[in-house]
Amino acid sequence: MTAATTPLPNATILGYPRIGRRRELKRAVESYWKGATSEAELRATAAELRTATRARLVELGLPALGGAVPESFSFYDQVLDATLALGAIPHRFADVAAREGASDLDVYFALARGDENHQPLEMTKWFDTNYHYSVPEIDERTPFAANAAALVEQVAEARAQGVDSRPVLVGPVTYLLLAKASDEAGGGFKPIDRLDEVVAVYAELLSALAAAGAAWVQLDEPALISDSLPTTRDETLALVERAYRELGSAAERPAILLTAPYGDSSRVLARLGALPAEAVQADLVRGALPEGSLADGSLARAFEGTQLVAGVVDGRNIWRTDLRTAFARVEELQRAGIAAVVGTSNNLQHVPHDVADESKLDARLKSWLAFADQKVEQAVVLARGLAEGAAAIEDELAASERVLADRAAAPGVRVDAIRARTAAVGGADRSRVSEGERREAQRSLGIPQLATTTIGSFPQTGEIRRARAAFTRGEIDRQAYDGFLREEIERVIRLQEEIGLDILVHGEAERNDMVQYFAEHLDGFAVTEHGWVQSYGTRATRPSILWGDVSRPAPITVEWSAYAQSLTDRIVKGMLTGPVTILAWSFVRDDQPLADTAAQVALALRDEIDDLVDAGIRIVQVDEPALRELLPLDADRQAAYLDWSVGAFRLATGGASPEVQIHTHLCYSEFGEIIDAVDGLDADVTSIEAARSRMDVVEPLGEHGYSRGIGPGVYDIHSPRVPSVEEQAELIRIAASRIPGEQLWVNPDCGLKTRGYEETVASLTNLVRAARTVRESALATSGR
Ligand SMILES: CN1c2c(nc(N)[nH]c2=O)NC[C@@H]1CNc1ccc(C(=O)N[C@@H](CCC(=O)N[C@@H](CCC(=O)N[C@@H](CCC(=O)O)C(=O)O)C(=O)O)C(=O)O)cc1
Ligand SMILES: N[C@@H](CCS)C(=O)O
Ligand SMILES: [Zn+2]
Repeated sequence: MTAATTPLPNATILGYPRIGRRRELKRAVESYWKGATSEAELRATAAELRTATRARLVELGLPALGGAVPESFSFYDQVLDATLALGAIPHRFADVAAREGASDLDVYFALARGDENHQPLEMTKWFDTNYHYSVPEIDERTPFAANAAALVEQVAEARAQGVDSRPVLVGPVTYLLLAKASDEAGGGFKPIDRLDEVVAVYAELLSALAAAGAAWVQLDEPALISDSLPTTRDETLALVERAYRELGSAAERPAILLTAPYGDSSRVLARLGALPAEAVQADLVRGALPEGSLADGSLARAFEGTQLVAGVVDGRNIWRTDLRTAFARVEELQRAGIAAVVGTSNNLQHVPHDVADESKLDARLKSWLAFADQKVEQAVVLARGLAEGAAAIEDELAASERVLADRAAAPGVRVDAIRARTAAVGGADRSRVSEGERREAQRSLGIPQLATTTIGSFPQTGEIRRARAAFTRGEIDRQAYDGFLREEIERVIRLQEEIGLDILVHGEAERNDMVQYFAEHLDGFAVTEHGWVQSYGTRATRPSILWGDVSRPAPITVEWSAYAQSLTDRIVKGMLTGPVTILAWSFVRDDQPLADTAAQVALALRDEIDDLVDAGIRIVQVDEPALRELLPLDADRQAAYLDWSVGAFRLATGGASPEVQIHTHLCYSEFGEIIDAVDGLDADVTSIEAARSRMDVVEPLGEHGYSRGIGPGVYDIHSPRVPSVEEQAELIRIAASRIPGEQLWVNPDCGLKTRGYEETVASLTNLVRAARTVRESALATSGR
């Protein structure tokens, strides 16, 4: 083998945001999709972004040589990149790949987005983050053939820039464990069955990278830390050992950095150290070192000849690192005789670019924050300490302590009145009267069987976003913006009446985002101007910063919901984002348990529900799409999480009187494994994503004896495709065969904000007809 003899320098990061400081990649890719720019122009923009990233990392102090600069660019998604690198194009896309003149990029985007003849690859959550990847589809016949072109091009581009970069790839075990068996797979087939073949292709990719001059390659294996995969952790470790022994023995390859981000690898770390990888990374923010392994020398023995990248800089949040504590941890490794490298806990793709871009954030708050660039600087400081001794970085260590002390003492971080209120919360605050009593009380709402409704948002048109942007820039005043929103609400109400929906919504036009909007109206939060983080593909969000004790200075949604209700005789649902989702999609303070923060948010929402009800709103939906996302990957920590998260939802909704119907909405994830928790939310009605899985989720609910209202989605809102009446009716029938009809609601999978009006109106019209068709046929069969 030709593994580099140059060790990793003593600081590195696992990856850097790739969307561009001003979301340049989004604009470039979307413009290419529209046909406004050519592939060559798109590729040129991508190359510029990569070049700027490398230059920035070198400027921030990551050494150019030694492969410290990760090459973690992606046009859309890193798992999709691996699919292309492996040539694992699902058969159903073979015609796209064979199309004359089709480029790799055409195939890539066809897999990501689908087209008129192809459903896109499914998208799902990447571990416990708010990032979504394109799920590979593998079966016995899926072709595998190394396609190193994109990786090699980037290595060459970096070398031309004078930078030795380290290509970053999802590792073979994680790739296959995150894949699903394609619809064509035989019964019992599992993608991981093809590990040996896939490892052989990785070996070819590594050989191509070595030939291109890459000294290092990074292979990410977060599967190692997860209990939410098809294999047990012991099985995953055995698979990783098998794969890396094979890769390690490859004739021509770069040195390998094997990473285990997003959780605790303490149970497996010593075994990883013994593998033929030249460096192994451990997430030491979420995880620990194996107990006693420094004192007894076992870790040092396992890591003899292997560098340990200590992930002490948190890549999941935006708080400045406690440098003194972090330094003590890496120094301890060094003292134990381990070749320690300072690293991040994970790829920095989950944090925004640079705090310096934020001109409107309060200066004091800003001094507490570290986005990607600041995290790099912090890793570099710690590395300098390792190289030159603690005294060399004493100024930085002392400054870090001052930041932490300032944060702890700042006004708003701890507010006595808020703390007194959460301290007084008792079990009764989390309980409503029995479900049966509520059902009786809610009869007055006059809700029909198979009631039709939507999940809340209507299309966020360019016009709405432009009006908001104009308001933010001060080009139109509050009165003009509010007037615009009222017109929008009225239009949406009339539209729903015309379509014939039973329970209406106001459409959420006032919301830039379902979390950020609430953060903007709650004390204890700050929002950013440019703090974009990729959510999937070209879509991003600006997670809010929850820095202090949370309270609600004034009603938030009441004006909009009450206005919508004033326009119609039908019931309008109030629409709130739940406490768990608000935390999941924000950067949350790390100085107290999430449970305590969640209770504060819950009480603010509880007050909002009170005000909505006082204003005449009779149904309130509290969305918790992220309930499953925050479920710890570590099985040992799941029960405690479910306890506080369900408790927070119940605290938010527990003050609603029996005749008020509480809905919740869940999407983006498999909820099967947390059905008890969904039941525990004690919502009267739950809408849940189900169309793409053809109502699979309803089966466990039926088996579970779920007795509440349930609205399994019958319209997949992820694509512009218009589902026919018959198609939706069929899904309603499937649901009705598993759950009693009186419990069933008819709704789309999720909100319609990313859809256009044309397909929305057509699809909802079909949805209402489908519900009618099934109602009528049920009446006919029952002879009523
Ligand atoms: C439901 N999901 C959400 C998640 N996390 C959230 N925090 N919020 C969510 O809704 N996680 C799981 C899923 C992920 N799904 C999505 C779906 C769609 C998007 C998306 O479309 N994002 C938009 C940005 C949305 C936004 O914040 N808009 C703002 C700012 C708009 C903007 O860019 N303005 C322009 C000017 C406008 C113009 O002139 O046209 C500008 O500032 O330059 C708003 O509406 O005000 C995206 O474009 O990526 C994300 C996650
Ligand atoms: N009420 C929100 C839920 C999204 S998960 C919407 O309709 O967009
Ligand atoms: Zn949803």
